[in-house]
Amino acid sequence: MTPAARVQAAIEVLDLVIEAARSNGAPADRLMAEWFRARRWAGSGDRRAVRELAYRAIRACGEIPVTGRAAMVRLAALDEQVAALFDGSRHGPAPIRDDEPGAPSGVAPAWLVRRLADSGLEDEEAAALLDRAPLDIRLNTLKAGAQPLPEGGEKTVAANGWRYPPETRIEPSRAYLEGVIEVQDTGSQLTCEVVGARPGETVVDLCAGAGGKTLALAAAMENQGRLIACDADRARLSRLAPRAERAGARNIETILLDANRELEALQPFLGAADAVLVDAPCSGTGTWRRNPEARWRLTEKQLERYVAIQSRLLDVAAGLVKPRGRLVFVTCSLLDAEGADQAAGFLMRHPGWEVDRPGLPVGVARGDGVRLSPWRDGTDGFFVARFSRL
Ligand SMILES: C[S@@+](CC[C@H](N)C(=O)[O-])C[C@H]1O[C@@H](n2cnc3c(N)ncnc32)[C@H](O)[C@@H]1O
Repeated sequence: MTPAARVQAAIEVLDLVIEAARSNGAPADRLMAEWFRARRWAGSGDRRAVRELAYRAIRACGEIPVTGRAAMVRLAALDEQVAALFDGSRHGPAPIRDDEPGAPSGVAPAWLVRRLADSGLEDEEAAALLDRAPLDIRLNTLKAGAQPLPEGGEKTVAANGWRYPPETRIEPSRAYLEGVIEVQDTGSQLTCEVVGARPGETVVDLCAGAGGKTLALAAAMENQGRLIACDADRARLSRLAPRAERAGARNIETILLDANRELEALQPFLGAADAVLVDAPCSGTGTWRRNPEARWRLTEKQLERYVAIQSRLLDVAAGLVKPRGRLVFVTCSLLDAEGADQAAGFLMRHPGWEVDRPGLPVGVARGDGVRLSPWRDGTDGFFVARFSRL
């Protein structure tokens, strides 16, 4: 593909991403993979270049653009080399008209920018939500030593964390294939450390998804004790077993929950858990580095729904913890509504609990918890609070 044809291809991909963002369709990554699957003639250099252009254009537009072309025109206003490729050449985009507007720039849609500012984020901190994320891995201590770590990593502040440049391809390494390492953001690893799971304990991971954090908890428990991984999404939870197998994690039991009736399946664990992790569904404002188009999808209504489900899941979790046990609340969001306010609401509703603020090597105190951010801490954005039952 010529450089101009790559720009035109990125515009077409962006049209799909924009349409999907409007209709709650597939994520950008998947759309791009599908687009290239139908164009096998495109080489790996083309794929990389088109992806890169598309993601740069997504990051450049705060509000959802009208078209892919409007998004690329915005990028062209910031990058002369991209602008020069609007040259009308065969397979390339038509020249930019003098009166042609680019999509609005900015960090996110206006309402979200306001909410971030109200949550205490400075401008640079908000802008850094769109930086490119490095590749972080967690050394799986259940298999440590079985294979050497891929070269080029630097130790992070997480106990078993290593960081690689963003473009590193870790998947073909033997260490990855044999479950010696897991891809996991440093912030995510730290939130697992906050749970303080120990061998022999009973630990519930209430929103386990495909088990990213469950596997870290299993390693901390050295495969001893009971680790109950729950989720209301059958497809996600079903991806946990093969991952656990690869990681050598053998103390995990899975429970599929009925959303809104979670406690029905959790009766045996009422008041029985040493620790419960609530890695709650959230807006994901802390993960825009990986899914920058997610900020075009979020609406105020959806945010309200997340907030409501988070409080409900915290109440469910509280019923599972034994006296002196721990409840850890995590969201990958920097909005107070999904962080400090949620923690404060929990303490109001549950007087028999006290705050046990985690002492982390990074992050800053926010309300009753700790907040991690890409700008300050080089991690995905997270809020984490720990409560202890009296
Ligand atoms: C932030 S994700 C969890 C990510 C996962 N812990 C990890 O580390 O990979 C939130 C999860 O909550 C789940 N969820 C949503 N509603 C739920 C409910 N009512 N009960 C339990 N899980 C729920 C979603 O299916 C999703 O997998």
